[in-house]
Amino acid sequence: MKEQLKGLLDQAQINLSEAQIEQQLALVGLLDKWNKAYNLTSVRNPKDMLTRHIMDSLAVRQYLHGQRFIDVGTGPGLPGLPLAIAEPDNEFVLLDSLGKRIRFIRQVCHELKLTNVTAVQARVEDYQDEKQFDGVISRAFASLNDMLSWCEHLPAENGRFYALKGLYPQDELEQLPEQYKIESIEQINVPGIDASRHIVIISKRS
Ligand SMILES: C[S@@+](CC[C@H](N)C(=O)[O-])C[C@H]1O[C@@H](n2cnc3c(N)ncnc32)[C@H](O)[C@@H]1O
Repeated sequence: MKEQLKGLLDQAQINLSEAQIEQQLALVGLLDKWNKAYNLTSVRNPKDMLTRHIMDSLAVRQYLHGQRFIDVGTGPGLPGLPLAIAEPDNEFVLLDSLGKRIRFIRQVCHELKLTNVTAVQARVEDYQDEKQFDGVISRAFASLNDMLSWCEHLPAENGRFYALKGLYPQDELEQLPEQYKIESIEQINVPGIDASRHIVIISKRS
């Protein structure tokens, strides 16, 4: 699996240290182990987890600006955990309403000694943090409209929303509330994934 991951990272031109590669592989091992009891992901095969979870999450990395991020509806820590491993100097809050997913993330942080992750069990609409975020990230969480309305209190003044989507979300973009503007929409190529992937980056109009 290590050689496969290294090949995928090379194709995507993503640089990780040897220790970070080991941590990503350990994350896949823990996902596989806990999946049996906790039903964390419908992806059952560890090799598919490399592409559909690790590589898909890391594809966001090059677009992030800032130091402090929240991954809302993170599930078992996706994309937040692969990003936190790749960016140890940045801070990540990983939030989900389901306790078993948050317990899994805490176990991963303990086993991989990740000190830049805080796992929070809450509904995002109710969550208050004393510091605001440079970025609000989500994958497979909600429509753009719902994400913006549930998370509007979270970003700092110049903060951004990063929504990972499959197909180009034309309908959702047409319904974007006026106070928001699209910074960019990028098509992402994730090695090993054939399906269409996009990242939508949104900010609040000043
Ligand atoms: C389809 S899963 C996606 C998980 C992960 N982001 C991924 O890409 O694999 C959506 C997650 O959002 C969480 N969720 C849904 N509504 C939420 C809310 N209002 N606040 C916090 N988490 C929520 C669910 O518990 C679930 O874990």
